[in-house]
Amino acid sequence: MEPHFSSNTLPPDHFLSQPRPDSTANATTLGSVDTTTLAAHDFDVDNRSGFMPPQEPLGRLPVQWEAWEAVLDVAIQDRLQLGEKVDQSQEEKDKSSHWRARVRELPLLPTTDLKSSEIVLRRAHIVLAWIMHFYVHSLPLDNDIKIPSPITIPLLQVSNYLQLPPVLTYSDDVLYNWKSKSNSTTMPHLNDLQSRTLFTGLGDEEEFYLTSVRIELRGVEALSLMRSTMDELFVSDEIAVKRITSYLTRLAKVIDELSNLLMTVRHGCDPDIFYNKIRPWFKGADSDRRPWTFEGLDREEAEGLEVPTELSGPSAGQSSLIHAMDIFLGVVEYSHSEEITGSTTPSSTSEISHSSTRPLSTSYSSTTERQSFLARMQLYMPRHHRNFLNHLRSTTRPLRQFVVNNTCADPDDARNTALLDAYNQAIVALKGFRDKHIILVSLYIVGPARRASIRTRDEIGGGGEGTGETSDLKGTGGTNLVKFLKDVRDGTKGATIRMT
Ligand code: HEM
Repeated sequence: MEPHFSSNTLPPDHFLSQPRPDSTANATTLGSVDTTTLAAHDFDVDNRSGFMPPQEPLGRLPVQWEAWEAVLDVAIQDRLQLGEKVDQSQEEKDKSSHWRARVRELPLLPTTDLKSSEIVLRRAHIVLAWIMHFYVHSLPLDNDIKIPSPITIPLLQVSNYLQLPPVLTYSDDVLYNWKSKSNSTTMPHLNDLQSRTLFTGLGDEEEFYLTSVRIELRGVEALSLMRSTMDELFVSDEIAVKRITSYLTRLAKVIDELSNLLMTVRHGCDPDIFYNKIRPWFKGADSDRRPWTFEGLDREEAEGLEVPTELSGPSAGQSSLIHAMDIFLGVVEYSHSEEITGSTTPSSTSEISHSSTRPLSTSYSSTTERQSFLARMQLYMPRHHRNFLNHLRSTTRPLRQFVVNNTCADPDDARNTALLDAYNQAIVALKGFRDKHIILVSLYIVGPARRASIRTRDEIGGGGEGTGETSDLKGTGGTNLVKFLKDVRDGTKGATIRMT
């Protein structure tokens, strides 16, 4: 989808005009030093592809790290099954346990050379995090979860370099997990995209990721409108009022289109397949009943490395696009206020244990109980995108204040009324996105969970656990999801401005 505003109107020092890190690198150019990540305005947001990279993400690590790629290939080719699958054949069980033995026997590969390239580091995070999720979730249910040191140590090192948590994130399964079907070298058309790595090999899983990809790409126009609005806010004259009104009217339409795109997931992703076969692979430590133990933390190579005390699985709640709109519209204080944490656990530290005696890190979650969902999810976003959100948040000319000031200054002026209407329309559109999102969550999680619970009740002969009750369902981000999503939706609605 083409953005509405041409990049050649941007000043050269504008953050969207900055070169992307490592844009010319490929697997063989590991020696190139990625200096752009040091640039103050580099938010890794592209004016053609937004939070997605405009070139196909690196598909394979350089040969030094081939052992990781090879082990991931085998997991995919062997179609490893979930450990919780009850009707696994002996052959499936054997394949799974041989694969895990192979992971345990991997050499401990050094990671220092990965640091010379951002895109190689990204690929390393993807490969190691996918291996870890295959490993953890293919384990039989009566096994303890112990992540072997050849995965623990490099994953922690790479995560440390990237300032990401050592777990699969939205960037690993959506933003950097695509390739062109036609081998196009430029940003491919929407219909030319496919996902690179899947847990199940099912089209349903691919459709789930590609729905987010489509939203990210359609969202490029929203980013352009936000940028143009912010430029006008600096001018703040009468023409600016008219232009901002027009941008906000268009933004509301783009958000409506994002809502429609959201619903297209139903065309290729079956809810029961999603719930029973795909979603369990995403689970992070904070929604797993068994604690995750990271082995090897007492080794010399692990010196200085820490495991965060909270590890959530990947969630589109980590999409910077949606939260950028919240922040830009000044809705975030309502939709993601500190009271709306989504947190269900009194202490997430009980979820992860360690084989060394080193104390737990406090860097990620000593304060997570009090943090909003957005603040927690930001830790799972690529660091440049996190900085982009901070940049939006720190603007000295917030849009909402501008709308309020103008309306209060002269409420009878038709231009100000139009501005207020356009602003409210954009918020109503965002609330509409969340309405549709709640419909999907009912369809893809609440419904299948209820059916699974009723099946359990029937199997155990009435009463007991399977009551069909779903009020305590958790999201992959560890949230008490139904209440949380409704709170966020109602908070969004509450941000509309009414003049009395
Ligand atoms: C079948 C499709 C989807 C399902 C089942 C689903 C499920 C969920 C769940 C359970 C949460 C609660 C937070 C958590 O614990 O993870 C959540 C949050 C969220 N999801 Fe989705 N999601 C879907 C698709 C999407 C897509 C395509 C997007 C946009 C790219 C999206 C954006 C969000 C956002 C922004 C949140 C944070 C809450 C908010 O700000 O409204 N979701 N999702």
